[in-house]
Amino acid sequence: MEKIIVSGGNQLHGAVKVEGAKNAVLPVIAASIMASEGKSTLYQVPDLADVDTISEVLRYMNINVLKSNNQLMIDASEQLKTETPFEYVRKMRASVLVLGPLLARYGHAKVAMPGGCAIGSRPIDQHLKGFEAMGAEIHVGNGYVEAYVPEKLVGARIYLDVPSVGATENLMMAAALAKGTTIIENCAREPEITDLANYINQMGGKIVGAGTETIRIEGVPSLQGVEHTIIPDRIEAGTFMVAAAVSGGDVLVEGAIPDHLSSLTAKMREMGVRIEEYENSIRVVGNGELRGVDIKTLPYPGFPTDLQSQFMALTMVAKGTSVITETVFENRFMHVEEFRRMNAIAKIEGRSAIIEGPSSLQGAEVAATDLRAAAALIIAGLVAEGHTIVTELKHLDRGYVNFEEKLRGLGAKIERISEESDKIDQVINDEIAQSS
Ligand SMILES: CC(=O)N[C@H]1[C@@H](OP(=O)(O)OP(=O)(O)OC[C@H]2O[C@@H](n3ccc(=O)[nH]c3=O)[C@H](O)[C@@H]2O)O[C@H](CO)[C@@H](O)[C@@H]1O
Ligand SMILES: C=C(OP(=O)(O)O)C(=O)O
Repeated sequence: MEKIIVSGGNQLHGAVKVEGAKNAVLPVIAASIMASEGKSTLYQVPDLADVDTISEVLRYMNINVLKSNNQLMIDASEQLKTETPFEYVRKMRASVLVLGPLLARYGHAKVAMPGGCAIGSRPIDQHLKGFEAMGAEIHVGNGYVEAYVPEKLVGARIYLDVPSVGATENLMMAAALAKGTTIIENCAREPEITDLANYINQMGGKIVGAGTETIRIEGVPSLQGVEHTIIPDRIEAGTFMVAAAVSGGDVLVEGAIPDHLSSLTAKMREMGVRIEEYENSIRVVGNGELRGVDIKTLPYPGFPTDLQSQFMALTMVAKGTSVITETVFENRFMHVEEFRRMNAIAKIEGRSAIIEGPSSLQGAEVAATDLRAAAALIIAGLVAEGHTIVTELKHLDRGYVNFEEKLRGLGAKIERISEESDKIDQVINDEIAQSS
């Protein structure tokens, strides 16, 4: 089992480059299923386990997917299978995003039902409600959801009860090839939705309003493969911004779009962090004493739930009380117990975590409970006294490319090891020898 060992005490300095966004590339790959003619070529594709998983899903369906460096070539012009087995959905919930494209192109899709996960129950009722409104019959049973429409999906007016990112994407894709006009109201406004709409429009689709609360889609008869560059990963960028501030360092996060991170930037400035925004980069200078703040996670443009645990690490080094309220997922506080193992003063009250800072963090062996918690624990390890050992790295590898290499490039003392404790001892002893 692999582990990461972080030795606390080094400030981060230098520049780090962000990858293409995981949460943009996954729906874009799913949308490529709809290209019945031509090949799609995607650029700035992050080399992540989740990209490999969704590529496998497409290959299972008889789609040719070729990966080379940061490019993905997708050819979906053959006759496709319209089913996805459980093993793929279990690894990655975003596999449900193939439902909309398959239903739109073939009038049939069968996908394993995603279960709950470490951050909440994550139902897909809003996706299914929308497909039904477009004329699909839905059957849920034996762990699968099957959607069927005798002829073509028909455009409809759909109001989402929650502005779900996945439901907005799935329904936008289904509507792209439906007959007539679909209007999705109370939809999600995340930048990844806009990236997906731009991609579908390049393919020949007709979508307006992406990035607002109402999206209007005129269905077209077919879509073609095109070239598309994935937007930068705002969550990866935000993770490095927080890491820089926690360590008290000075880091230029290159390739980030400042507008996509305005809620994080505002909160970090409120804490006393110096942030300079440029056209395609953000400089973070963690100078002096930081003040505790309150945040509430919300759909975009509110504070992202995917930065909540990393931000919690920052509040642990700030002076005073911080209240972090999670409103997007009902159970995204599993990392609080792990932070407490590192000597953080933190408790959960209902949907809020209350952090008393500054904590004198201590290294400990901690388990990553989800993808962002993995990054958050590593960030806390940057300032903890001694060595922090982070396990369950499968979560980290779903969403971060070369995380420890990038941190090491900024001056962190961090190693990934694949063996058990003797190697850990060796890493620790080497460091002691170097520092004495
Ligand atoms: C691959 C991807 O892009 N993942 C992101 C996406 O996940 P995902 O698309 O799964 O998240 P949603 O926006 O759908 O979920 C938001 C909330 O809506 C609820 N809900 C959702 C759908 C539904 O049919 N019914 C329902 O009740 C969920 O349980 C959750 O409480 O957006 C989340 C919220 O920003 C991010 O944390 C994830 O990183
Ligand atoms: C929760 C996340 O992703 P997913 O929806 O793929 O689980 C995330 O990126 O933090």
